[in-house]
Amino acid sequence: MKEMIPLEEARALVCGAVKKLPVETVPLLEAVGRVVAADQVSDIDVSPFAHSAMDGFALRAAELAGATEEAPATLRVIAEIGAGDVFKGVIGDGECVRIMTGACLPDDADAVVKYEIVGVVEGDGKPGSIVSFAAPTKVGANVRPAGEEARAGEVVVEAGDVLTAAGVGFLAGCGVLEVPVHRRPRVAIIATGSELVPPTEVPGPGKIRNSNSYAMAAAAREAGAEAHMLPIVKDTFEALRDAVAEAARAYDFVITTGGAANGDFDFIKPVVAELGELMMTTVNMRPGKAQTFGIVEGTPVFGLPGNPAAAYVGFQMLIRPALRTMQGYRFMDHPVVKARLTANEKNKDPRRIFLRANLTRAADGAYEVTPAKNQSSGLFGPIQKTNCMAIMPDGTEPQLAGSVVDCILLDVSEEVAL
Ligand SMILES: Nc1nc2c(c(=O)[nH]1)N[C@H]1C(S)=C(S)[C@@H](COP(=O)(O)OP(=O)(O)OC[C@H]3O[C@@H](n4cnc5c(N)ncnc54)[C@H](O)[C@@H]3O)O[C@H]1N2
Ligand code: MOO
Repeated sequence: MKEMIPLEEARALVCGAVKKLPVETVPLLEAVGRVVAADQVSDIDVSPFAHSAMDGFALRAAELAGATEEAPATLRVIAEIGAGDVFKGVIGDGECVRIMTGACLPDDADAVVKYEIVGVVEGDGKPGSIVSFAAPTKVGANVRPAGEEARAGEVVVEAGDVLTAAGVGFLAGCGVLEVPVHRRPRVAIIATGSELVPPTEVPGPGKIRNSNSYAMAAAAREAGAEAHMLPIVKDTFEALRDAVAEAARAYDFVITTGGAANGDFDFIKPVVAELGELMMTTVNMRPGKAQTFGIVEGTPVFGLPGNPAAAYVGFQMLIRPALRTMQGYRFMDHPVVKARLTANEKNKDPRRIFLRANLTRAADGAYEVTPAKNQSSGLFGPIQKTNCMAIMPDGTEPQLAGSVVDCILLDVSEEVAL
């Protein structure tokens, strides 16, 4: 196993070690945001019948041929139909039907003229009235044809598509009320560290609150997974070994935080090596060099570093793509935009540096990016207060103000191309 590997290699290794999870069928609403696992077919034509797109008058367009302001065409209103009604009569020569938006177009009509441009010659525009039209109309005007959106038996959502809220509505109209999707990964989150107390407690001397478990559980949820925060594990080899072994048996993916470096109480690497196959220990990125990955009894185990920002960046760059792979998503990369740096940045470290930063629009319309003042890998706060990660290229060349760098938009879905 190589010591420090490039980020791309690490991503390929982790994503290559996981598989798409089996398919489960869920109620339509539960499928929003998830990957549809099989083609979905409409049971009916959508819309099932031709209908009016306007409140107005249904008629034959030929009746209005040659109509002008000076010599308008006049028609007798013989009936009124609202949405949900079906007109069963016949529209004879010189006749029309008052129709509401959504109402089924009468068989004899081929166009609808909206109220606003129709004159009332006699009566109130309701059945029995005479109405006038000062211009011709076209066949099909203001008519939504049957099957405009889908035909019965047609594939309406394809396997591999991510179901949006609009897609949920579309499928509801097509009679699809249950959807096959890849199961959400069940992710175990284990914080290691003898200094940790649950956030419900006020920490005593030398102790801190376990914030990583919460952040990783939230990030796992955002990635579509089902997150389970397991109890904090003390810094002993045996305690971590037993916790990881148990979690690997019960979950689809195990995440630990802390104990990933080479300190006297850092045990995730030897634990994974003893229980299974250790495949990775360090990645060429900052924050987050110490990234452990391996397989224990067929389950991927990822040991994130303890420093909060290092754990967060490791999760976003390496674990999130793996959790998405397990759910069948096609796109794995958050959108990246180019932006001008507003300040000089020294690259003191040859690793690829991810700066917590704020992306804004400059007066000239281009993006500008301003790194947060505090880039400590021990903090969550600057991530909460920023909206992107500005990527300083590998190497120690300083990046001067005005130079253009890539910015990764972690809060924008991988499905969006910018
Ligand atoms: N001699 C060296 N020491 C360290 C190096 C190095 O290269 N040489 N790298 C540093 C960097 S960078 C990182 S990142 C950490 C990674 O080490 P660990 O994964 O073993 O991290 P820990 O020592 O367990 O913890 C680091 C830091 O984070 C706090 N922490 C841990 N768990 C949590 C949690 N659940 N919630 C909130 N905060 C947590 C912990 O108290 C420490 O302050 O190693 C450096 N050392
Ligand atoms: O590996 Mo550390 O992340 O640079 O904080």
